[in-house]
Amino acid sequence: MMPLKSLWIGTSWKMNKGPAAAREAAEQIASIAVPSSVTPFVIPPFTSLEMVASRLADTRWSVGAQNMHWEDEGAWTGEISPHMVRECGADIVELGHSERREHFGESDITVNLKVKAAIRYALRPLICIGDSAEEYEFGVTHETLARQTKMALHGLTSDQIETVLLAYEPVWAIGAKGRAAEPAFVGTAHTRLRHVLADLVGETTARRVPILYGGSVSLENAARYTALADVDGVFIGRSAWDPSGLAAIIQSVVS
Ligand SMILES: O=C(CO)[C@H](O)COP(=O)(O)O
Repeated sequence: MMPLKSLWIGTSWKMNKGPAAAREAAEQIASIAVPSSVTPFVIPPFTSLEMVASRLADTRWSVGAQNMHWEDEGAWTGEISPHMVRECGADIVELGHSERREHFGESDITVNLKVKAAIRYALRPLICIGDSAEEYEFGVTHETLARQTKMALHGLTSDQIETVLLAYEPVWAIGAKGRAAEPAFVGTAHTRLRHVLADLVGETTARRVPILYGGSVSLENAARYTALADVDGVFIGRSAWDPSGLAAIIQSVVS
């Protein structure tokens, strides 16, 4: 029998689940039976990060922060440093989500600064990239994804790039008003992204960088994405906020 493909499966709770709800969810997550081919992760909001990381510390779950600043410390009111993220027990940091790019001025340049800071602190950057509805309509999805990827990884060595997770999340596919992307379209986008990575670090290293898909992933469509050659996992929002939904999606992609 062919070994099962290795997959990263995880969710960001976005601005949901304060400490009480997060404690309950972390308990449920700890009891999910995760197949060995799956690397699971959860990304709570900051106020629940330390508690969730501590509850899941002796499990196979990775825990991430949804953002951070690139400086080590200083006069940056309202910001969270890489050291603080690390101190809370996180091992992943999500960077460049389209909601942060759209509403909070995140740019390709600040994403690059944050990726470098994450690597300094041995945090695994989960770099979100995605085309807007206009870019999709005008047929420049690939150009956008290539630019965002190259700028996020600018100045990094091959060894550093190997530690990164990339997530392709079309902006037009995200959230309640989003429409899930066609698997064939996602497959092409991921293969082209793999070529972008190969141009930067060569084919062997490019193969080692997991490229996840996100945007209206659900129990109905998750396995259609993970079956694609260059899709190494899914990054889920709404359908996985309830841990039972997350557990069901994990089972659906391995059965
Ligand atoms: O970041 C996402 C996954 O956590 C993404 O924005 C997708 O959200 P969804 O459309 O609610 O799955």
